[in-house]
Amino acid sequence: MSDVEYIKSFLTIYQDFPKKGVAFCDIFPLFRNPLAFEALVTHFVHHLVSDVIPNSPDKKIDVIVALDSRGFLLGPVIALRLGAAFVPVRKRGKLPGECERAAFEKEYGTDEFEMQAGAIVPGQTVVIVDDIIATGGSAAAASDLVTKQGGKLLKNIFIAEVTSLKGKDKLNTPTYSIVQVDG
Ligand SMILES: O=P(O)(O)OC[C@H]1O[C@H](OP(=O)(O)OP(=O)(O)O)[C@H](O)[C@@H]1O
Ligand SMILES: Nc1ncnc2[nH]cnc12
Repeated sequence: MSDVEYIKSFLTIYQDFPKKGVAFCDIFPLFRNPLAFEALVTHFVHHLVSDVIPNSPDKKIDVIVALDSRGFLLGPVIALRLGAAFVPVRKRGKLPGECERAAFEKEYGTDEFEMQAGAIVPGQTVVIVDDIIATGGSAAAASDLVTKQGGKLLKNIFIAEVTSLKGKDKLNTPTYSIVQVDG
């Protein structure tokens, strides 16, 4: 079994959760199994080291940005492996001090994201990580926040992509998902 098939075997689809019509992709079984979690993180790091860092201007990634809340299961672990900074994008009202803000629509609602002003130094290279890309609204808003701070966004990476929702089309930066699921 390839590592992609192995990772995919832990994802579970729940029909009509949290709303009718949504095929919800549950990532938590991956985190219950330490070998699966290790395979997941190693797969991401290998992708970044072989496909993203060689094409980065300074041959490095400065910042990993992850999205509230399931992205936080991945962002700090990947950042630590790469020796990069970790910066959170949080739902509105959770971060202290001056923040940049971006509103967005997602598969089952609307929301607002924030990032602390100055969290990214202009010119730093950035990768955004999250568990799922569905409509792409969350990742597009996070991309706006990175760009507002002067970050150079290299790639968006996800465990899984709900292909029928075409979220990648909302993003101006290359996107990688390990697994593709039908919505
Ligand atoms: O591509 P989109 O349509 O924007 O949807 C994807 C986003 O939705 C989920 O987060 P959610 O807002 O449900 O929050 P959670 O991570 O706290 O569960 C998921 O973790 C992504 O961040
Ligand atoms: N289909 C889906 N599965 C899991 N998380 C999601 N977030 C938005 N859409 C989702």
